[in-house]
Amino acid sequence: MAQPAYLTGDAPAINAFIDRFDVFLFDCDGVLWSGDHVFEGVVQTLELLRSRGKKTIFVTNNSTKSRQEYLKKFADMGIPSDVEEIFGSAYSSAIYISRILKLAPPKNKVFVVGEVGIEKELRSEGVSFIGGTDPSFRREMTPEDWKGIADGSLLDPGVGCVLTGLDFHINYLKLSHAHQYLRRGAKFLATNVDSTFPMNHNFFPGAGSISISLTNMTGQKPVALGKPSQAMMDAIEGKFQLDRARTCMVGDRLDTDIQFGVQGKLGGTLAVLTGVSKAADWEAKDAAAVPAYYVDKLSDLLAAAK
Ligand SMILES: O=C(O)[C@H](O)[C@H](O)COP(=O)(O)O
Ligand SMILES: [Mg+2]
Repeated sequence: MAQPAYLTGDAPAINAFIDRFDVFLFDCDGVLWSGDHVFEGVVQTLELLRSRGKKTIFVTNNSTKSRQEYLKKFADMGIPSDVEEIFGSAYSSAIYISRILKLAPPKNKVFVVGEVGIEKELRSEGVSFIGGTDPSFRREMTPEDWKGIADGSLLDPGVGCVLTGLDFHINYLKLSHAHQYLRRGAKFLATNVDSTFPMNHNFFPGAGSISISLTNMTGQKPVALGKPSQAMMDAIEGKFQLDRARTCMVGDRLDTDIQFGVQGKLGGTLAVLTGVSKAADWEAKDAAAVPAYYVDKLSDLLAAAK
């Protein structure tokens, strides 16, 4: 496969790159920031693109925060934004469940293995759920749990779907409940299946390393609703009436961000080396996707302003 064009330090090429697109879809973790550390020059780069009339849309697989919570994070990071420009995998999943899956009583509840971001987006879509950040799940198994999970007396008969995401409070009790719901026929959905979570300039267990345990137990793979799922791309295209040829996806991960843009037949994809993927990853024969362009860091685009 053709190798990407390296733009860092090449101002004319960067200007031509920017002029090719009207809309930039930005991944967040590993592109804009690492945890709460916003990368140097990111704010200025977004300002430069916006000053040239470019639309910026933020598309994150991180389901620990709702769009409103991301709006606050953007503000705290000095990045002015609008909640309508933020597409998180929790939001994408809530829309899918409420408007496409349309769970019907008596099995219209979701068992959540994840954080408050999922809960808030499900709530805003009027989807009933249990689990998630419920403190009653943050404890050791008791003899009553072993018995009640096994015979079903502790399970909620209204659960028709298990939705997993990045869960910082994962434990044996939650996995035992989720496992039983799947054994009883609940649909298996995931906000995303990223294997690792880039944080503090290192890597931690990702959402996919939570859902993989249930896959190992059941043999079932979840329907993943974040990147690279094209359900998310279709939702974004519909909302913003995108011209895909004039849209570029910017990301740090080949098997989510870049694959999302390539499969979505966008006009281009830009990889940055401040997150998960490195050049060797797209040079490998089994690369998940190959970006059209790459830079060392997002702020390298500031060379265009000179
Ligand atoms: O494990 C995860 O959920 C992901 O690593 C993480 O949240 C990715 O977020 P993104 O890079 O899509 O902003
Ligand atoms: Mg990322």
